[in-house]
Amino acid sequence: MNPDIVKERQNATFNVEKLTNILDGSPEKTRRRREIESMVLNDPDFQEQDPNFLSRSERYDQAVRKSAQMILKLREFGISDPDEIYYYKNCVHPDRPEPLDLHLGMFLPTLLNQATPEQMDRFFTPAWNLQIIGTYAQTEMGHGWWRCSQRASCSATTPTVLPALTSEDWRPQATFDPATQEFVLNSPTISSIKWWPGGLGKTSNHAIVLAQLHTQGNCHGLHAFIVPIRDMDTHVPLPGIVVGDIGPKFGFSEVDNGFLKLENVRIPLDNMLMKYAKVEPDGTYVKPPSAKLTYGTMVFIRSMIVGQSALALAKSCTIAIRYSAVRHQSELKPGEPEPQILNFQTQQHKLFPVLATAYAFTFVGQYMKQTYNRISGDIHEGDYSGLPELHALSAGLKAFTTWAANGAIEVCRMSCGGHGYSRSSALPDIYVEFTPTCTYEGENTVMMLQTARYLLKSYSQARGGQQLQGSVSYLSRLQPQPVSAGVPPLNIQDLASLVQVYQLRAANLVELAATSIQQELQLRHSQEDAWNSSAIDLVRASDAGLLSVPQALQVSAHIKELLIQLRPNAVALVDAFDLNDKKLNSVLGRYDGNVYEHLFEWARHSPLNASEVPPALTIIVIIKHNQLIGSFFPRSTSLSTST
Ligand SMILES: CCCCCCCCCC/C=C\CCCCCCC/C=C/C(=O)SCCNC(=O)CCNC(=O)[C@H](O)C(C)(C)COP(=O)(O)OP(=O)(O)OC[C@H]1O[C@@H](n2cnc3c(N)ncnc32)[C@H](O)[C@@H]1OP(=O)(O)O
Ligand SMILES: Cc1cc2nc3c(=O)[nH]c(=O)nc-3n(C[C@H](O)[C@H](O)[C@H](O)COP(=O)(O)OP(=O)(O)OC[C@H]3O[C@@H](n4cnc5c(N)ncnc54)[C@H](O)[C@@H]3O)c2cc1C
Repeated sequence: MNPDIVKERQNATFNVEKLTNILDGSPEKTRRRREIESMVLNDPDFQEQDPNFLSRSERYDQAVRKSAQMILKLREFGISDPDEIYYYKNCVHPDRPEPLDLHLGMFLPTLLNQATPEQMDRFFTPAWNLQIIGTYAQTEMGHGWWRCSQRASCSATTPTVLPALTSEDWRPQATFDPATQEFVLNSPTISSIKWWPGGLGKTSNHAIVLAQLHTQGNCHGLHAFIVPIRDMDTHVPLPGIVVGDIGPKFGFSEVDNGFLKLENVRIPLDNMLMKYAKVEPDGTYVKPPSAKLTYGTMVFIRSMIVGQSALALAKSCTIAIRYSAVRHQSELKPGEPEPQILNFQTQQHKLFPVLATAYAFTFVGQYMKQTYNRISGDIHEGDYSGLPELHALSAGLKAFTTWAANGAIEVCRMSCGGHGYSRSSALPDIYVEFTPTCTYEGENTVMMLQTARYLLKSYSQARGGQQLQGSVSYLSRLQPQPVSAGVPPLNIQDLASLVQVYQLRAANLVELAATSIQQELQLRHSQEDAWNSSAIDLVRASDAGLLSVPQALQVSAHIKELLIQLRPNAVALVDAFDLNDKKLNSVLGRYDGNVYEHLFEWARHSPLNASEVPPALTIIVIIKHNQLIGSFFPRSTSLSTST
């Protein structure tokens, strides 16, 4: 054990195990989490080659092998609780998305939320047993999201055939054919090819495809269909299915994100997910109780992503803070030993806010999950009243936490200097695997605008005298203040006072956005143009701080004081996240702090070190010996060598 890190732990002023229990929810939950962890980390079937030294195809193959083992073991150990599955999976594939993510995270939950009992028997049971492997295909090459109601090509009441449509307006279509009791699915244009779904490229044999439903000559907007894409025995693509991998990406190397072109693919009537919307055998369309229920799986994953932001931050600051405790640089005072870099105020100022955010997001993630479970329980009982708030909260928190975490991971990486740039630190991988959360499940700006839409509606209800409940109740309580009213009083030591200032700022920003829309409406006369011209204010309204210059200076001084108070407990606070070394997989973030010897050891495994003279270098050796010069270069430009 590195002596610096030993001293850090001796200096801590609280019981780390108790804090771990609080983060987990209870001592029993900590015990069970560790039990699952050791099932995976001590299981030889999950041993792997360091993916840093593998090609993409090798990484995919290794991940598929581990995922298959994972499903067998989950069955063997009878693990079926979604939280436990999620935890087990995260130990099997630490930090890395894998080919079955979409199957577990979106295909199964969409069936649970939108399938009829008959469809549950036909699809969910085989999918649970991994006979059916599914993905969720919404995004297309030309469109990540749809606004059906505003497009001439699709509206619940619009006839299918419309004049003045360009081919680019067309999206994947599912047209009901009553003669055969089938839907005919087509991707009419290049831009309508499904693009991005995880596990689609090679792994899945089924996809939930989001397509426009056409029946009896009318288009009814986006609906979900279960489409078999590969033969269940041979895994070969079925007729009419053009499917494959979209190629290498920034990260996600283990995942076969794919494309899917549908060419007159026929599926039975009862392959449309019909828990809510229905098509009768004669083609009659039965509306769902709420059209928004189609988007339910996205709300589930967005809620989950809030917790993933916390985990990515916990990992990043564990690595950076432990490393900063063992790394020494630059004499502070001449003649004295070099200090731990964690003693530099600037280093603390980089890392301690990340640490605080990791804690805050952990609790926000738990709150989001509880809210999701509560409201989705109501929805299952037929009460849809909480859906707008759940959508606004999950979309806004997904965007806010992923943006914040994305920036903070990079702060942690840079705070480790050069070694942070090495893949041995794990920080580059954490970044590339985390950063697409800002884009997928709804691009963050689009998500902030969804939240702003809810805030503005709530604002106008509050101004109309309604007493609002839940997360927007502050809009009823607080009267937005004009700038001339000055800044509110603030006690920066008092949490309640800080919350009140945040709420006031939020209320002011919502009012600012509403005023902007009103002004723009007078200028532009169209609600949509006014909305777009106020979009910057709207996004700000979803991301609410209202301080005077002296108050800001007071906050700054207080932060410096807090850095000093936090310093003795920094290592203990990251230890409390209880991230096992094998899961963390970072040379810099090792629990024992023995960084340098393991860094050297890790580098020696680089494939470039497999031979002292890599084969490609023989050409240089030959050139050096002047044997090729005559044939490679004209005499006049021949190299001068000393040999
Ligand atoms: C037993 C089961 C076992 C389970 C085991 C669990 C184990 C877990 C393992 C987990 C494993 C892995 C983790 C998962 C990893 C996931 C990887 C994710 C990969 C990525 C996938 C994707 O990206 S999928 C594609 C996602 N795409 C999007 O998100 C598109 C974003 N666009 C939108 O959301 C658009 O807004 C939308 C298309 C929804 C609507 O646009 P539009 O038609 O323009 O609508 P608006 O006019 O703006 O709004 C209309 C009204 O609808 C309301 N609304 C919009 N969205 C929603 C919603 N989601 N919910 C509720 N309401 C919504 C909106 O507010 C408007 O309402 P109003 O009243 O009219 O104001
Ligand atoms: C790693 C990864 C995995 C994915 N997995 C899946 C999957 O499994 N299944 C699936 O269906 N999809 C998947 N996706 C696709 C993902 O859901 C989309 O990329 C995402 O929804 C964003 O859509 P887009 O790419 O069309 O971006 P665009 O919507 O084209 O966004 C581009 C820019 O335009 C801006 N913009 C767009 N609309 C508006 C607006 N109304 N107002 C203001 N600004 C706007 C955005 O803010 C952004 O800056 C995945 C993507 C990635 C990167």
